[in-house]
Amino acid sequence: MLEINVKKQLGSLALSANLQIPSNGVTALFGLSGSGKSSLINLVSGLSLPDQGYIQLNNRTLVDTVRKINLPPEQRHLGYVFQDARLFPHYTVKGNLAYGMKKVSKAVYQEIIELLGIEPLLKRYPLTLSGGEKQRVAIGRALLTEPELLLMDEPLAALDLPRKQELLDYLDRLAKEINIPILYVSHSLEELLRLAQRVILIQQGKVLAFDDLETIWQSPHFLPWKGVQQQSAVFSLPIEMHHPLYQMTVLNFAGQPLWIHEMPQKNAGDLVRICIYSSDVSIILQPTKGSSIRNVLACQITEIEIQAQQVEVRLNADGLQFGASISRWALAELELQVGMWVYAQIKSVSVIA
Ligand SMILES: Nc1ncnc2c1ncn2[C@@H]1O[C@H](COP(=O)(O)OP(=O)(O)OP(=O)(O)O)[C@@H](O)[C@H]1O
Repeated sequence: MLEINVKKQLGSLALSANLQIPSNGVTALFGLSGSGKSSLINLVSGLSLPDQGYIQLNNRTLVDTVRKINLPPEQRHLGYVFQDARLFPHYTVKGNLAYGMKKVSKAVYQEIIELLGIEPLLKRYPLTLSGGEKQRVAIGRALLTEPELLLMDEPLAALDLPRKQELLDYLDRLAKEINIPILYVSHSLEELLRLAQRVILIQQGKVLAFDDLETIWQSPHFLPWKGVQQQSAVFSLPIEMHHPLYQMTVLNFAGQPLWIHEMPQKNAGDLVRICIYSSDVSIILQPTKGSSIRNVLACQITEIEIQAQQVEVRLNADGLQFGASISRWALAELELQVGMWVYAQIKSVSVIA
């Protein structure tokens, strides 16, 4: 558990946070530029000192202004990956990895090298590496210090789009396979969706919300980030089974089947994160025969919001909430009302990971 209870004045920005973050998975610090994300992470790393408060990692005090404790960064057992890789130019990749490395077993070393795909780079110097390769080395170096927590401050921000995608794949694998919690600063929705289990939404130095990504995604605080035309719901759903003939996989959507393209690399019970856009959902009163749409879910209308261009209908299928964007004409013709049971036809499901 990472416990943060701090206050710090930064120019005109009053930063304050009171958070208990579980010691597993990826927790994203998300917010607009200048909202205080890096400043908060710098308090955790020890690069700056709170005016007031304390930070504890797994019951170890990193800083406490009352008890006058302030561990220097190197004693905090943290790995830090910045936007730029900050490798030593005069050391090879192997030399860079060795810097600050704990006596990790050969097996752990090999696992990290393989996970990040840096074996072929070991003899090269940073100058000869691409931005994405440098970042992979920087992440490897941080992991080899055997940190209790990995801090990543927009590790993809300095990369071009293809490199970003490439590194995102590595980070995704890393987040699933290593057992080190990650505090990840970002303002990219894509990175959030791919990597984060939970999100700290920060605005003007204050924590606006902190919850699972799926919950934050649905919260009103998050609406501005998604845009009116892009309303969507995110779910992590368990795999029920693969359909061998049609190369489809069925997920358990609160007891109802939800079909996606086949994910043979995953097993029954594994979670798959998906996104359903309201614009891909239509409403029918009875399940129809003779439709090519496979995903038809029974659900109840919980809210009808008439917007300028469309009507957003909120639906609930045994606790799982999502939306359908329909026209005013359809609303009138189907005589939809809050509380009615209907069927949601889902034209397409975006599979994230
Ligand atoms: N030492 C400082 N003195 C005065 N103001 C500071 C100091 N450090 C940060 N700030 C200000 O605090 C605000 C938050 O900065 P911070 O870098 O934490 O934001 P951020 O959310 O990480 O932004 P970005 O996404 O652009 O990196 C900014 O307005 C910044 O100028």
